[in-house]
Amino acid sequence: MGLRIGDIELTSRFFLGTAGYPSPQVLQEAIAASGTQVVTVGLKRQLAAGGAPGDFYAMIRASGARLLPNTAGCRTAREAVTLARMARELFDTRWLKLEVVGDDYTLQPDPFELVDAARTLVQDGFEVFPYCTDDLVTCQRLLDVGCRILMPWGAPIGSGQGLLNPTALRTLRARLPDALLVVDAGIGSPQHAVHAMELGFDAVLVNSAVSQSHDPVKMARAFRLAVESGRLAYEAGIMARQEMAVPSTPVTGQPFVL
Ligand SMILES: CC(=O)[C@@H](O)[C@H](O)COP(=O)(O)O
Repeated sequence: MGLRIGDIELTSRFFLGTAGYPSPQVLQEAIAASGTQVVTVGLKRQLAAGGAPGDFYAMIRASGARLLPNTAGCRTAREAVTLARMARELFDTRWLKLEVVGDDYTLQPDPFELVDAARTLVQDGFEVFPYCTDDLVTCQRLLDVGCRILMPWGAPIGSGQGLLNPTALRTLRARLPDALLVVDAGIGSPQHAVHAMELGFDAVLVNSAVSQSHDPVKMARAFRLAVESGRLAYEAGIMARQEMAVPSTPVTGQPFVL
């Protein structure tokens, strides 16, 4: 049931975003209720908010979760690399969620800048978690430059639309069996998280659906259960769909099939 990233073993497969909560107290309680061991924080936003990353870091440390700084708001590889190096100094971690947005309307990642930045940061010793689309070739290029974990979108950030292209996500899982794959962005409700986990994704990252709910603490718990449930179902092996009815209680034959 565990998830290994490098030499880190995680028991939770639910990564949580920290933006947009009603208060630090609610965020803290949501982290606890989610059972998450990985929380992401936008460094640009932290700095813009008056820059007290030390306080924020202390709060995360107290929760026991690992910090995954992200480069949300970056538009070029150069900008993202600069911010990543700042994040490493400030938060004392090699982990980085790499975001380089290419389109302001959809917040779609720019695949060219993303691969460029990922190459530089991997060479620099970072464990890069790139936020990408579900495009197979882009994902392959990210693996080629040394990423071990990929974070394809389910839908545009903050849209809550769920998994818009399950076929593409299924293809990623089938074609990249050794990569760690995390569905990131666009998940709107726990059923979307179950869907992602049942497809065999290794984890999900959710922010808006938790922080924007009426009760983020309760919603964090709902997602925790959903992620666990989807993973269990995947590991158990989901039955093949049948075109026609198949009697579940045959009138002849043995009571057990094995
Ligand atoms: C917080 C963060 O990293 C977001 O950029 C992330 O992609 C989450 O997206 P949602 O808010 O749609 O869950």
